[in-house]
Amino acid sequence: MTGLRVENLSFSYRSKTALSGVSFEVASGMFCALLGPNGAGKSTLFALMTRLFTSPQGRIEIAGHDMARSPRAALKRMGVVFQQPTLDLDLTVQRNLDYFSALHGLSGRTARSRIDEALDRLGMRDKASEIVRNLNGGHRRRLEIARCLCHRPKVLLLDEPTVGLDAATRQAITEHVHDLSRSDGLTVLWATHLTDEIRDGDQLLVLHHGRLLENGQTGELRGGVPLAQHFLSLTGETE
Ligand SMILES: Nc1ncnc2c1ncn2[C@@H]1O[C@H](COP(=O)(O)OP(=O)(O)OP(=O)(O)O)[C@@H](O)[C@H]1O
Repeated sequence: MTGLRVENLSFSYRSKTALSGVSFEVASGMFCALLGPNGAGKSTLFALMTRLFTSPQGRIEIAGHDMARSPRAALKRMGVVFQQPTLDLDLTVQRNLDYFSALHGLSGRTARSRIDEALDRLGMRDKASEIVRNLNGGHRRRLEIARCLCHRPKVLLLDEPTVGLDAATRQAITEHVHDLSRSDGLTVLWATHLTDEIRDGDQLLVLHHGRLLENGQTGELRGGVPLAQHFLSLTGETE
């Protein structure tokens, strides 16, 4: 089954083309890295996939639901971590999760058990009563990931979720989301410009100047060459 399908998607900001005829599929339960330098079009693709923007051209399907025809069904099956954090810093971890769960129509015992489960998944249960402002960057990112698991999505979209984090925290969070796709069968689309966040078994999409240059299994695409070097030879850009 397909977790994610994008067909012939294009988008322009007035005269500036940001995406041009992008098509790809991600199988259910696969971790897919979207690799591209600054300005490649990653955030534009995320804005279209989350319906912040719409495009008259192309088609997006989330866990079998067409975004244009059944947006509510598609969005319901999606969890999103945007590049800019969107937590309420003055509320506790628990209150942030309560609020988000309520937005998804979850309340009472169901919400409590889903929140506890999500906090456990991200190793954050002991932080539940802390004010978010007092958390470090890594814990804030974990909270954002926990938050988007509460409504049990099938597909996770993460737009450069490790920006601004130190190397150890970056590695831990990258590992954690790989685990989530393996253990929970979540389809993951992980946008990044950092090759060390990508494993050989991951599906790799290379986006450059709004066009998809490569789509395949990372290990096969890089063919024994370090991924950073492969990326450089493909795009002429360092990560
Ligand atoms: N609001 C806008 N108006 C005009 N051009 C824009 C706008 N937003 C993005 N662009 C342009 O569209 C192209 C794709 O930008 P986008 O932000 O999607 O890339 P990105 O891969 O997410 O880059 P970054 O990693 O820097 O966020 C770039 O050339 C960018 O300058």
